[in-house]
Amino acid sequence: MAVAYATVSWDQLHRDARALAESLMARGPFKGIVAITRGGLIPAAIIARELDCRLIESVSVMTYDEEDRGEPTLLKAPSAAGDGEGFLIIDDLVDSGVTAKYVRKILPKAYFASLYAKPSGKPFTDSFVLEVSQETWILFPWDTAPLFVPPIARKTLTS
Ligand SMILES: O=P(O)(O)OC[C@H]1O[C@H](OP(=O)(O)OP(=O)(O)O)[C@H](O)[C@@H]1O
Ligand SMILES: Nc1nc2[nH]cnc2c(=O)[nH]1
Ligand SMILES: [Mg+2]
Repeated sequence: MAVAYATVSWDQLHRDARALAESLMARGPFKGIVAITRGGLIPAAIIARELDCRLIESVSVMTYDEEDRGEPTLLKAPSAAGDGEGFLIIDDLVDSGVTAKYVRKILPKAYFASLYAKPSGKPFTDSFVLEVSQETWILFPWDTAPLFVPPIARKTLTS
């Protein structure tokens, strides 16, 4: 159960994706990138730009329903990536590692990288930029919006 939130801004996400791309230079060149939808799409676009990679495939796996985790379901296979040889898989984060483990089975020869990793998911990613605790829920920029916050003085008067 998540007990803290870590908010990631667009700027931070862009910086982290660039840092990941930088570290991946030594692992390439890659034939193509497989983005794990949906969270991996924007990181994959940034990394593809940095690595000058134009072949982008996607894989869609559903592991969460409304509240609970179900069995992973493959909604779209990454057909263009074969067994993954020469390909880079990108996701925004590995949490329990269920998604990464499932995708790695489909693309056993690919290199897996994520922006963020929680301890349980760490063994399933080859590279990541930042580790956060298992109890932290990451709020990505596409999940959030700027919100009006009342001045402290006004809050104190009315509460
Ligand atoms: O390591 P895990 O416990 O599997 O969690 C990590 C996955 O969960 C999130 O995706 P989600 O399934 O919520 O779908 P989304 O990318 O479409 O938002 C995230 O984008 C990762 O893909
Ligand atoms: N946005 C978001 N989605 C997740 N899916 C699994 N873990 C997380 C998380 O920490 N943040
Ligand atoms: Mg995802």
